[in-house]
Amino acid sequence: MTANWTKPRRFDRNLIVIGGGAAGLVSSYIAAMTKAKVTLIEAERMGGDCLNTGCIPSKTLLKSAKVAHQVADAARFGIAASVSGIDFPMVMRRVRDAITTIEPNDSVERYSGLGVECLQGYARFVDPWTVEIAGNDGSSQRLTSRAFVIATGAAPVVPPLPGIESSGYLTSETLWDAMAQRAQAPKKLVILGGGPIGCELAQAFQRLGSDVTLVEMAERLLLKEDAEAAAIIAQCLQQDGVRVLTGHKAVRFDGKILTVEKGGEHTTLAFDDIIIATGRRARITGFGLEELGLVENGRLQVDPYLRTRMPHILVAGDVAGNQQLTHGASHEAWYAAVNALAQPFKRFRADYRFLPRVTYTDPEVASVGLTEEQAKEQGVAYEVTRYDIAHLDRAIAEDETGGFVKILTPPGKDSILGATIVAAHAGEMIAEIVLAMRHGLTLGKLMAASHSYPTWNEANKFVAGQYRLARKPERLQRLAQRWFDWLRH
Ligand SMILES: Cc1cc2nc3c(=O)[nH]c(=O)nc-3n(C[C@H](O)[C@H](O)[C@H](O)COP(=O)(O)OP(=O)(O)OC[C@H]3O[C@@H](n4cnc5c(N)ncnc54)[C@H](O)[C@@H]3O)c2cc1C
Ligand SMILES: NC(=O)c1ccc[n+]([C@@H]2O[C@H](COP(=O)([O-])OP(=O)(O)OC[C@H]3O[C@@H](n4cnc5c(N)ncnc54)[C@H](O)[C@@H]3O)[C@@H](O)[C@H]2O)c1
Repeated sequence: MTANWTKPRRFDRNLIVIGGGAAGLVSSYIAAMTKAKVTLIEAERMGGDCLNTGCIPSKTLLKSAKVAHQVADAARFGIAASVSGIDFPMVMRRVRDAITTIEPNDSVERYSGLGVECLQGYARFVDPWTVEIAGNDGSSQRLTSRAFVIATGAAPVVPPLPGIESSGYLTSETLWDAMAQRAQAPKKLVILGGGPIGCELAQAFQRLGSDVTLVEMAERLLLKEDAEAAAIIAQCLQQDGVRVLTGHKAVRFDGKILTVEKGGEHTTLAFDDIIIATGRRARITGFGLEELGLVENGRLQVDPYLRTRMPHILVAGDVAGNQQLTHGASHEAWYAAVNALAQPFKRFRADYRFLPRVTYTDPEVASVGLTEEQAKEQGVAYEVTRYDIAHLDRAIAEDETGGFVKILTPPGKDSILGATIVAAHAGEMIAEIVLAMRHGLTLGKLMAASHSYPTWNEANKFVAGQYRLARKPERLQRLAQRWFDWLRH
């Protein structure tokens, strides 16, 4: 594929990483640790989406929203309190402060100290081994490298609906700066898209005083998660006051009115603000990949080792399009960096089997491995064991009893194919299941480990107990009963 270009005889770098988000930071760190000469190029803010416009701002906003909800709900806990007002600018300052506090971890200073050369500018391939960097200070330079990791992330998808451009829509990239200017949360807020972004933001803004309508064209929310989990989230959002419109397709905008359609029936939704959360698309255009022939039908062609059709150019993170999670980006970064530096001697196939997913609504939805829907789609035979959080002592004490732990096992075996947890702290609880799956620990082994009482993680032990209970050795029990009966006579 590279025959049309002349390969340099010497290279300036062993590795050049494009993009300073989770994937790029981890890739360049790994390269520096191996003592490779590595340059990281970031066009905008170090830390990328997660730090600046994704995980950190959204989780900080959700915390303020949860506090507001708990105060409003305090009477249930015997506490007389009420929300007398929400200082929205202060809420948004917390968001800014959280970013500022975490920022040094992802900074040029820290990575330079670790041995990574950090350049601030926009990178563009001019041939398969050379990038041109248009510096943020107006400078320009070219660097050659033996290998590259593309870690340019993803950008929000905005559906081409009539009138959308004059609707003043926001996305996960623009909403933080816009909200930082506001005295209050938007009065009437429409959120388009019921994935993790849509659900988290719907709950956050509703609890912070907005009147939220969540529009999802599919028949349910959180399509990648267990259907029962998604139904609980829809119910919780509705209890918070969110109007949840599933099966509704956005049709057009007329100024600040969105028309949605379901089964031929049209509904109009007036809004002050609308957030578009209809997915995120890999950032692969405008920096030379098309010219190198690496993009086919609008997609980067990537093999299981995260190599593009030019094997010295690899990808990691949201741009790879396998999943769009920060820990997924770091996970892929390891494979991309190691495969880039170790070629032609060694290569590792990226393994996604044990990558957890968490949606940070209240309650949280956490999963790893297969959901029931995925097992059916893939034709994988499975049995389900379910434990209801309503029976967990800690959940009862804290009055947060909504949810379940669901484990999928192969027929006749207690190894774990997948798990979904819906609970207040599901994101923490799933870690134990990830560890068990990663190291081949069975439900029997999970049950044999002591769990402190009363903790949320006990639910993992109890689901293992449910599995055992449903398969109790009845013949042996009957024999034992006869033996004990005989002993008493
Ligand atoms: C609202 C929201 C909430 C989220 N919450 C979570 C969560 O709770 N947990 C979770 O795991 N994930 C969450 N995510 C997803 C997570 O943020 C992403 O999966 C992760 O940040 C991807 O990292 P990345 O390194 O692949 O890309 P990015 O972080 O997007 O980094 C790519 C970087 O490349 C730079 N770049 C692009 N092109 C060039 C170029 N040509 N030259 C130089 N630089 C360039 C960009 O400026 C950017 O900084 C959330 C996302 C959003 C939007
Ligand atoms: N907690 C987390 O880990 C977290 C949080 C937020 C985002 N993320 C990541 O970011 C990615 C993007 O999130 P997302 O929620 O934007 O995407 P998504 O693809 O998960 O969900 C988008 C939803 O929008 C719906 N949709 C698309 N077009 C529509 C239209 N015209 N009208 C109505 N509905 C429409 C889709 O059916 C889908 O359900 C996710 O895949 C996720 O990995 C993760």
